[in-house]
Amino acid sequence: MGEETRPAVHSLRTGTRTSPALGSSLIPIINKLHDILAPVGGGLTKISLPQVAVIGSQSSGKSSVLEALVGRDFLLRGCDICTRRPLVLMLENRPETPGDDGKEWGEFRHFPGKRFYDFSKIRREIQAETEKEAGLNKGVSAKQIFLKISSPNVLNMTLVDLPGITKVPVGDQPSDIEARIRKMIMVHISQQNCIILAVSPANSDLATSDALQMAREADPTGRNKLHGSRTIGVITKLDIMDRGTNACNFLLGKVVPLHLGYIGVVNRSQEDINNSCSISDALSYEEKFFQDHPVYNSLSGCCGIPQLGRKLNQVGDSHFFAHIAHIDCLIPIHRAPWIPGFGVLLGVILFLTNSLHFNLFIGCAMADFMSQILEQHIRMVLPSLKSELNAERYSVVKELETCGKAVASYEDKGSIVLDILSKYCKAFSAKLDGSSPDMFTKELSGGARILYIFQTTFVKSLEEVDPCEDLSDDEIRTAIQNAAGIRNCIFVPEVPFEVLVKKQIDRLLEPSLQCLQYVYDELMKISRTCEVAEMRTFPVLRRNMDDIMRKFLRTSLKPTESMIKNLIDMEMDYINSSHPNFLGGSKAVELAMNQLKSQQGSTDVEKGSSTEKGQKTRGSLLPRLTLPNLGTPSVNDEKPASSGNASMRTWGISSIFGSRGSSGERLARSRSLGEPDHSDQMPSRIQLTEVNHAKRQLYETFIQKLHRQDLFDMLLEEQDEVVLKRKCNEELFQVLDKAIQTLEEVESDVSTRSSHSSFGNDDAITCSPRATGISTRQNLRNRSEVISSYFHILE
Ligand SMILES: Nc1nc2c(ncn2[C@@H]2O[C@H](COP(=O)(O)OP(=O)(O)OP(=O)(O)O)[C@@H](O)[C@H]2O)c(=O)[nH]1
Repeated sequence: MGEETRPAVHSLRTGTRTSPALGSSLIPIINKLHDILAPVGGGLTKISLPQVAVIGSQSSGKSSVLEALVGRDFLLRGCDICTRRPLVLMLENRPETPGDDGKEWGEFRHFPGKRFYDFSKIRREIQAETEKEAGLNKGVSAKQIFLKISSPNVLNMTLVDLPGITKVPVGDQPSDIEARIRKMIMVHISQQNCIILAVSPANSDLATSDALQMAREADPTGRNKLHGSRTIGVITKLDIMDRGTNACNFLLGKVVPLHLGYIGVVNRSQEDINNSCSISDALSYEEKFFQDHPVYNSLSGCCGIPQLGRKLNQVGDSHFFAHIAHIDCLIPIHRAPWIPGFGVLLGVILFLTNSLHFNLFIGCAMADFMSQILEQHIRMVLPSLKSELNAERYSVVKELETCGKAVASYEDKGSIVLDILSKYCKAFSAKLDGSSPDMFTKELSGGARILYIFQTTFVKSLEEVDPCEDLSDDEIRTAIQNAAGIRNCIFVPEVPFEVLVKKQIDRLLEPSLQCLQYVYDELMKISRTCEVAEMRTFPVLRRNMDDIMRKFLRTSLKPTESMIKNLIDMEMDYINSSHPNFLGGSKAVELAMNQLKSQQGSTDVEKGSSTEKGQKTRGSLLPRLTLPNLGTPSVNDEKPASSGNASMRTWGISSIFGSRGSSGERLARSRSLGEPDHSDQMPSRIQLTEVNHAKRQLYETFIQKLHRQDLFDMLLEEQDEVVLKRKCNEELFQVLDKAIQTLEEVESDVSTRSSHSSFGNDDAITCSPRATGISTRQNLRNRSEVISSYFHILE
């Protein structure tokens, strides 16, 4: 087979005998979109980009079919070499320009900018890339290899070569290899925009073909009892069938009927490959084979690689036409006011374009029409795609913000440290003052929580202090007797009172220190919520700040503690018995006597029972006193005779200070101790020495400890993951940015085209021809031509 026998046309290669490239003018836009979207990842694949996937069992001839379609030797095929990673092959038609000698080249996505003019090097690169990912020993990987072939001689199309379905694991293949490969294949062919080339070798049982079975799974819908709406059956190895048998019934769809039908092909055999038979020679051989074959020569419509290429072009476009345009564009076009009945005609065309026979006849006019429909679809999906890309870019920007900026110079580092420290301190103050923008709404936090500690927790803990606890009547009696010395005691003396009171004031220390501890804990908690975003990228700085903060708060804890102790000591040292609320012994007795008189009758029983309670209780020594003008009596006051501590608290020494109960009473009682309200004083001291001190001194402390040039490098050391994350996000940002720019170009391309097209523009559809002037009249003329050519075809 010599070069002179080379046929004029190669299936997907352009030439005089190829069928019109339906919609091919649009495919560069789609390929451009594909290019945009591929690096961005799987998430943004809402736009249906057309592709043709070749599936079948191992060694069924998939790569051979693809190579024949492309017209170049570059794929992994043969006895011992097989496809082990999906190969996405983007054929790009490059218009020939002056000076362009029509060279063809390949470019891998993983080698951007590097053109491979030698196709055998492309094959070697595919093999190397396969081995890199899937190892040397038959392993497979789902990671795609992207290869763009640029040529003035190919039609725009995306083809995907997939690993063959295999049943028995060999080499490094895992035991579930079949399931894995099937899954990998399904990912591609289940996409609605994917045309499936289901390859089955004629020398095996076609009825049990893996390819057809999988295609049916992914593309089950059909019409007129035929299967699949986007599956083309390809039968290879027709040349090596058993003598006396043929695949005629299959090719005619009598065994497994397919809506889009079958094409039978003859590729190069292994021997042909070994003998370096070229593809063109093989195509010539194939052509001759079918011509000379007694059965296949009458089935020329479904035999041969050129026929497959033609069908692919037609089906490819009509598939998109039917699948996309039918859904998205029929309704507006149907409304077209200027051509009565046009929508009905279009419906008929849509129906017919899904028929294999009609596909074989549609011509240039249909191609134009489909282009416009496809354009309209692209125009419709572009805005949502763009907003998706914008949203993605926004989230990348947010991610980048969490990575912080990469820093180099000392000045930069210094200002970054300063900025972080100042932001942190501002956030801390804001949390205390309640001016933080990110405050909680579900629970108290920050300064409000400290106030709660002061006003509620601390007050409650003071209330729980029983001033008479552990103070028995015997102790009081003994103290009074000791104070009288050798004399008899007639009046209640002051000295034993002071001795006893001091002991009890000491009991206020514990709740006060507890209050301080709560405030400290709260400040620590606040400090943890003040983390500024930039801190996250500098773990060393963050650790140091935490450390300093803890020490700083702890340092101020000590003086506050001793201040609290001093305050308690002061209260003990001087009992202010001239305070108006102070009830001295004589006043207490006087009040008691008055009360006794007024209650004489009614309290007989009570008194009796109290007396019965025992001579040892404090009630036996001192009358029960209340301060009726200081608020509602407590529950305890209402049950003086009940047993236990509660009843005892209303008697004895506590009665002299005023009864327990409402806070008004409590204040009166604490004041009577000579203390100008412990529950007010203590918080203000803690506020001063702990809280305000932290607000005022924190920034200065940070600056002193951390804003030092010799520390900058260490403090701003970044984690490797952060550096990597920043790098990835920066790259992704660039890609997305470029993608958005390209998309805008595509948008303007499409809108320019649609403003010139007949059906692509919604305005044109709804405007009256008279109103839209010459261009619309021109459009109408074009449309009339298109429609009359349809009628011609239909006839
Ligand atoms: N005689 C003959 N041999 C063919 C035909 N098609 C393919 N072969 C041979 O079958 C073998 C396998 O072909 P490939 O194209 O590598 O098959 P494949 O399906 O891509 O194989 P995997 O990638 O391993 O799944 C090769 O030796 C081809 O030369 C054909 O139509 N006739």
